[in-house]
Formats: sequence, C-alpha cells, structure tokens
Amino acid sequence: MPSLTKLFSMEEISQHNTKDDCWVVIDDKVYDLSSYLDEHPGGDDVVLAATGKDATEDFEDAGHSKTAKELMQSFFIGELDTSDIPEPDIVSTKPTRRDYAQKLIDLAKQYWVVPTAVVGLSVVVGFLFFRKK
Ligand code: HEM
Repeated sequence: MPSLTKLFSMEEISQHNTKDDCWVVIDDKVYDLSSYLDEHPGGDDVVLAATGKDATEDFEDAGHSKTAKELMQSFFIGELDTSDIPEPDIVSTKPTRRDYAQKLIDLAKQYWVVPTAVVGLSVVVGFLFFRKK
C-alpha cells in the first residue's frame, strides 16, 4: 500500500530554522515545533540549534520523558527523504576467491627462484649421473 507520509529533504527542512518556523528531525521523522517553542521546558534556543541537522542525539541526550515523547507526536508533519543522502561506501573486508588467486600469483612471482633452482639442480645432477655411466 502506498505511504501517505510526506517526505522532506534535509535541504528543505533546514530552511525552517527560525522561532516562528522551526522544524526538527528526530529518528528520520520531521516535527514542526513552531507553535511549541515558547512552551518548550528546555527553552527555544536548544531546539533552534538543532534545526537543519539530525537532532536525534540531542533529543535523546536531554532524557525526554514518556510524556514528552507522546506530546511530540502532535507535531509530526512527515519523514526525512533519505533517498538523496549518499550511502556510505561499504567496503567488504572478507577476502574473495579472486583475492586468494591473486595472492597465489604474487607468491609464485616472489618465490620463482626456489622452484627454478630445484629444477636446475635436478638437471645438473641428472646430467652428471648419466655421464658417469
Ligand atoms: C520534538 C519535540 C519535543 C518535545 C515535545 C519536547 C518536550 C519536552 C518536555 C515535555 C520537556 C520537559 C522534560 C520532560 O518531560 O522530558 C523537555 C525538556 C527538554 N528538552 Fe525537549 N522536546 C522536544 C524536542 C527537543 C529537542 C529537539 C531538543 C534538543 C535539541 C530538546 C531539548 C530539551 C532539553 C535540553 C530539555 C531540558 C531537560 C532538563 O531540564 O533536564 N527538546 N522537552
């Protein structure tokens, strides 16, 4: 079923950063706190400082009560559009079969002297052995 939740980009959200027009993002949800700023027990400055960025950590750090978390639902206006936020590059540290093959080739290149010496020595010993006969 298609979601009816409105999506906002961080760029758009960050433009609502004044006392009369204040949006914050908490847990990827967008809240319009314009009408609540004057009543906010923690003051308006802390909330205004949290506009234009992810305020989840600041909100959690303030140790909001259950009542505060219920109250915030009434200011919910939509969700953060995360589609334009670049995903961090996930670099796999697990070696692949290709890595193992490359390692073998590197080792073979590095230690070519040993097998070459063994083959060379065998040829010389064989030559001397058959010449004696
Ligand atoms: C999203 C809507 C928000 C609501 C409904 C809300 C509500 C409340 C309420 C009711 C309190 C009184 C203490 C409690 O009951 O927990 C409070 C305190 C406080 N809030 Fe918020 N708040 C919101 C967002 C924020 C944000 C975004 C920040 C910080 C960036 C913040 C920072 C604080 C601080 C610092 C206190 C004071 C804590 C203390 O005195 O120990 N609040 N808030």
